[in-house]
Amino acid sequence: MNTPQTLPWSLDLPASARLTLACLDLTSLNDGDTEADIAQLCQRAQGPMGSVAAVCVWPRLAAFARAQLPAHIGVAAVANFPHGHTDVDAAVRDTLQIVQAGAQEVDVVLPYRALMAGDEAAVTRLLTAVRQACPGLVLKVILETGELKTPALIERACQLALAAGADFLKTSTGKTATHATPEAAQIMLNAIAASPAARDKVGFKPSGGIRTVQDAIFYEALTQQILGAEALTPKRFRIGASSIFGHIESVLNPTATPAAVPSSGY
Ligand SMILES: O=C[C@H](O)COP(=O)(O)O
Repeated sequence: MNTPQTLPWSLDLPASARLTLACLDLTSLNDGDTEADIAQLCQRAQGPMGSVAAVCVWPRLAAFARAQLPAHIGVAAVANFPHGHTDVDAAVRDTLQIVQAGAQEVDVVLPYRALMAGDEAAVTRLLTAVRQACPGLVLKVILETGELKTPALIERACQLALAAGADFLKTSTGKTATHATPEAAQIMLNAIAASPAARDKVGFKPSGGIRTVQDAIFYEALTQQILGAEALTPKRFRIGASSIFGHIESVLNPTATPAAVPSSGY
């Protein structure tokens, strides 16, 4: 992966590791996840190196995660995940379960196949219903950019998500062949910057396949370049990752025994 060449970005690995940790949505979305797995995730989320921004789990484990964490660490849970179907009732059921769990954030998959088929109304219907079902929670819309493939479709997905009230645009579920890419990130960040209503408010969450601090640095640099340095806070920038924690730890505490970090299994 290439770091943007024009940036005055110093490659200070420990500083970037600390920023990445503070902006991390520490994720576990394995089908077989148990309370024991999530207890371990929540331990890691509040370790001696510092706290992550949020943990990201299945709706069925959101209440358990909330009970394991101090208030300053958010709980995010996924809706309409990972398939991105157009079933509004099912997506709203997921969302209400997340709200009732006391979670702070909903990561919903945009119905990307409907968008590819030209059915923008179905996309808007689902996203609007989910937005209405979780007032006051942070709403991240997952575009699944690796499936959308063309710049025009990715840009349109951004516009529909922003119009429906997204607080963050998120690249990927981590469950398809193509994860976050530099090209998709650039389109998404430009879409946020191009919208007067979004440019100082909406955040960006690259996710899927981000495994090292160097991977994260690329997205941090690109976000700084397009949205400005003020966007590099957990309010406007997250990294979604299931397996980066061990690398952050090895940068910040090189003498520690590496923790066994479960991957998403994909
Ligand atoms: O939402 C975040 C992704 O599911 C994490 O993907 P990953 O397992 O490739 O890190």
